Amino acid sequence: MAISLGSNQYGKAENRVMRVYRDTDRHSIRDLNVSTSLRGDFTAAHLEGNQGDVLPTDTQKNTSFAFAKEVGIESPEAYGVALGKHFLTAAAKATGSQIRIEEYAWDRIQVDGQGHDHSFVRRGTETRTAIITVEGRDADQKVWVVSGLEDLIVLKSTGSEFKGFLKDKYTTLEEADDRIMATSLTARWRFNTIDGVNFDEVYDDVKKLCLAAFATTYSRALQETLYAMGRDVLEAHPEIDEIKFSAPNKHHFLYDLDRFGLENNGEVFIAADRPYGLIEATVLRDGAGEPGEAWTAVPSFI
Ligand SMILES: O=c1[nH]c(=O)c2[nH]c(=O)[nH]c2[nH]1
Repeated sequence: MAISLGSNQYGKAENRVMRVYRDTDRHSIRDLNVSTSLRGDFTAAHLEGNQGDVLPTDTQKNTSFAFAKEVGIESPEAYGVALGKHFLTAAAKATGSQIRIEEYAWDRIQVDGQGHDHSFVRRGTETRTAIITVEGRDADQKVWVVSGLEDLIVLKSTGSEFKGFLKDKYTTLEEADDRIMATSLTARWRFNTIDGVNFDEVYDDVKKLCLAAFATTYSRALQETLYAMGRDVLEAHPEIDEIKFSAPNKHHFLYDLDRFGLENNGEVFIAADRPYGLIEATVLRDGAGEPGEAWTAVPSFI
C-alpha cells in the first residue's frame, strides 16, 4: 500500500503581542493575538527528519514580536501583510503563509469626561452580577443584596511599579519602576439596605469609581490599587458596607528584542496567560453590619 504525505502546514499559534506607542505622554496600544503558519514543500521534515527547510515556529514567534517594533502595528492588516510576505522570503521552501490575527479593542478610561492618557478598558467584556439572599419571613425576614461585576478588563501602560518587595534565595523577579499593569477585575459589593436604592445607578457609579481609581492611582502594587478602588466606593456610597475584589495580575513581559538589534523601550510586550498573580482584598466600613448569609452563595474568595 502506497502512503504519501498530504497537505500540511506549521507555525506558531496565539502570540500575544502587545504594542505600546509611547512617543508622547498620551500612549496608545494595539493588542493582538497572532498566529502564523507556513505551507510548502516540507516533505523532508515529515519523511526524513530533516529540518533544513524548516523556519522554526520559535523564529516565527520572534518575528511576530520584532515586527511589532520594526514595522509597527498601524493596522492588523498592514502588519499581517508585512509578516506574511517576510516569511516567504525567509523560508525558501514556503509557497504560502497565513497570518491570523485577532485584535482586542481597548477604549480609554474616562476620568472627569476625558479619555485618560495611559489607562484603558477592554471594550464590552464585563458581566453584571447580583446575588440576593432571603432568610425567614414576616417581621424577621432579612434580605441581603450583593451586586457585582466580573471580567472588567483594564490596563495601564505606565504609572505602575513593583519594588522593595521581600526577597529570599528563590527570588528572581527584578524590581520594576515602570511596568504594564493589567487585570480582569471581579468585584462584589454588599448593601446594608435595599430601601430606596437605585441599583442601576449604583452599578454604573461603582464601575466608574473603580475605573477612575485604577486610572489615577499611581500604583505601587495591584494591592494598593484595589484598596483605592474600595475606599472610593465606600466613601461615595453609604448604602454599601463592604466590597470584595479578585484581580488576576495579567502579566505583560517586555519582549527581549536586543537579540535582534532592536531597542525595546517599553514598547513590545508578550501578554502572558498563566500563571498569574491573584490579588484579592476586602475593603469594609468601620462598624459594617453583619454579612449574615450574604456571602454564603458567593463562590471562592468572593
Ligand atoms: O502588584 C503586584 N503585587 C504582587 O504581590 C506581586 N507579586 C509579583 O510577583 N508581582 C506583583 N505585583
